[in-house]
Amino acid sequence: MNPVAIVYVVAKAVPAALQEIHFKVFHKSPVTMDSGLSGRNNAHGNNQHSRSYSKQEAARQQRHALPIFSVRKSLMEMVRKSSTTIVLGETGSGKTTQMPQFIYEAGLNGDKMIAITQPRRVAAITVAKWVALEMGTALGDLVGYTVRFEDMTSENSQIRYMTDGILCREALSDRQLRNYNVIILDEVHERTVATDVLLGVVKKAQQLRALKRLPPLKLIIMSATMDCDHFAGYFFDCPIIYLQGRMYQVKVYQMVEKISYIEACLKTVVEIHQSHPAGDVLVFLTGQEEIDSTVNKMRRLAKSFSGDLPKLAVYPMYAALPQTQQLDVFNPAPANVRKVIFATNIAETSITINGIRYVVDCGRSKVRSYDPITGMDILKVSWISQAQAHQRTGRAGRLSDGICFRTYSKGTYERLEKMTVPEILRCNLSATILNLLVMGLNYKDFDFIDKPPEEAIVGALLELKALNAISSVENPILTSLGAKMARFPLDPRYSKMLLSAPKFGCLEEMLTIIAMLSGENIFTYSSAKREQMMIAHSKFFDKSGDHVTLLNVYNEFKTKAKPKMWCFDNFLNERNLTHAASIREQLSEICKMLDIPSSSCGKDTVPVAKCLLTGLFTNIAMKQPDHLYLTSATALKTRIHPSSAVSGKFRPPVVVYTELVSTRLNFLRNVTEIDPSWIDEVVPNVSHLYQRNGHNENSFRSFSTHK
Ligand SMILES: Nc1ncnc2c1ncn2[C@@H]1O[C@H](COP(=O)(O)OP(=O)(O)OP(=O)(O)O)[C@@H](O)[C@H]1O
Repeated sequence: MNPVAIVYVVAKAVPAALQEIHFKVFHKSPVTMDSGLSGRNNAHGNNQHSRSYSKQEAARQQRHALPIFSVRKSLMEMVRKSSTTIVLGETGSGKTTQMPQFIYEAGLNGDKMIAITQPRRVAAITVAKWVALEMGTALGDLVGYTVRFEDMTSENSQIRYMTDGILCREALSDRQLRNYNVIILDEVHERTVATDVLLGVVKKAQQLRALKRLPPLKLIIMSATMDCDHFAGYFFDCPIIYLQGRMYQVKVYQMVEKISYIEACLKTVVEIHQSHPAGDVLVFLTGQEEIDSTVNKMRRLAKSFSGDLPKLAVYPMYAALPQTQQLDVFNPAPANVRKVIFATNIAETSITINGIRYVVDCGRSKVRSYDPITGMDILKVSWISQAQAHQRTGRAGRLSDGICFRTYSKGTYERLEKMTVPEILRCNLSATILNLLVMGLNYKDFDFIDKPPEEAIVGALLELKALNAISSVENPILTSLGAKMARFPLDPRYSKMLLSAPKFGCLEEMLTIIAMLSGENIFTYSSAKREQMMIAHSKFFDKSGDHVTLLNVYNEFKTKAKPKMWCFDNFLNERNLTHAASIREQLSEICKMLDIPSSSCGKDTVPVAKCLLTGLFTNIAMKQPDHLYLTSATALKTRIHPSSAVSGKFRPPVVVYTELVSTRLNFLRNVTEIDPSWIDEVVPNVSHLYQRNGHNENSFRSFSTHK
């Protein structure tokens, strides 16, 4: 590969290290800057082992050098004065790590924990670890994190990093969020559905607490790239604090020539490695398959480099990787090794990866959007927003000066949307509406910062009615079944299956299947050892389909004394299986609390298939003479995913599927064979309630099977 074949122009140089920070306050008169906050001291600081002391000391010194540190007093004065504050600050200025510490040190949280939400698990975990180090406390003591199915906090905890989804769930049992006096919503520009719901929930909690004369709830809304006026307007014209200043300079280069973005990324990494000083590289690509194949190409290329160059250590990073592997990339590279990480947008916000000096941004990401008319999840590679491009740039320049190479032109950058389209405008809303109903809030009255489209709301209401979670679509009232469904941190269709399991005598099996579907993929893929991998996976295949296949893997996994080795030999992901076991335990606890009796159907797979139908009755597809599958509710032509236990020659006539995903083709993922006569038996009154796209109301019964 020719390293000089790629041409970039300098787009802009972000101002060099600012010793001084500009601190602008809108809507209020400017605040004088000051430093030297007196307040609480960390009583936990002295009990560390001496080995970690120097690391901790370095972290503390780094903290003092952050732009935000010198204005902490003025910042806290502003926060003290207003019930809601918006903080807009450059990436790396110290918002995520410092704001909760300042609040704690100033005592603004009283005797309650400070909640700080993140859109992604990996950010919540890694930032909590770093802040624990800065504060000289063990993780889970003064500082901890809570993500779905994992709580690393204790009764000592004062600062809790958490995913936005976790705080949403807390609001289900306490609308006033009385566990907290201060809540920080971080990275709000990502506009995940949970963040958007949280915005309405925390605003309501503030109002409820004022009405009941409870201690006020302080809110801080933060990002480096948000539409401040929109957010400020939503919070009654609250003040906006603009923190200008960053520790290090990041130069941005835009590519001039037009080549495919994957090729451009590879060439850029080669160029960096051959002609730029030491420093690790973070490359943003779009998805798992693309990353895996690019990692392989990069590893092959690395073998051809001259022996004088440092070695390259190449890592993938995406959500489906086991958490330990995701966290691996945070470790510093050994001396004379350059780390190159190929990541999805999982690495886009909040995180600091040790050693990253160069960012390569392909300008695209894979976006999942839900079509309420067809009920299909569409996964499409799309251009990112300018806000995302800015966040990606911000992953460099955190521990030293950096460079960001954008593999697209300046003109393309200028044509990108300014902000990311909120997820709530493009996702399935049934879990959201169910949760709002549990909080006693009707979607009609809910104060969405941006209201979702009507057809998405109607689609969700139809689904909830069909699941018997609400009384009617026109005037939705939560049924007792619906209230039970919301007790599980699951898609309502999955909770419905668990709640239906006693009827079919298969609760133990369904607990396993739902746990396996709720975690990350338990199968690992190896393009290099494809045949070996397929033989290993096929040992678990069940002729009924993928759900019982998952059950087989889990059951065998649980019998192994040395699961790590066994997983490795069988191309299975040990971390994800262990995680599934922990999810299963937690779901089982909820079942016990709801007095759902245990039951097992043993080797009989029919009860499992029938139970799947109670939640997935809209997801039925029938084989056509051309071997494609026609979906019942939407008449879409699809195919069973090639990784399925029943793909190829085992294709059954009629299947129930868990997911319909459109990439280049429409694929059914996780399918199980059913007998169409079971539909009337299991869900007799459902088809007339569920007509998407005006499709034939008797579509379930209109099957004729093709063997
Ligand atoms: N895990 C870590 N390892 C080393 N340094 C870290 C780590 N986490 C944070 N830092 C340091 O703290 C600085 C501030 O990080 P912080 O996440 O608070 O910034 P931020 O303003 O919230 O940025 P962003 O908007 O990108 O989330 C980083 O630039 C880095 O110097």
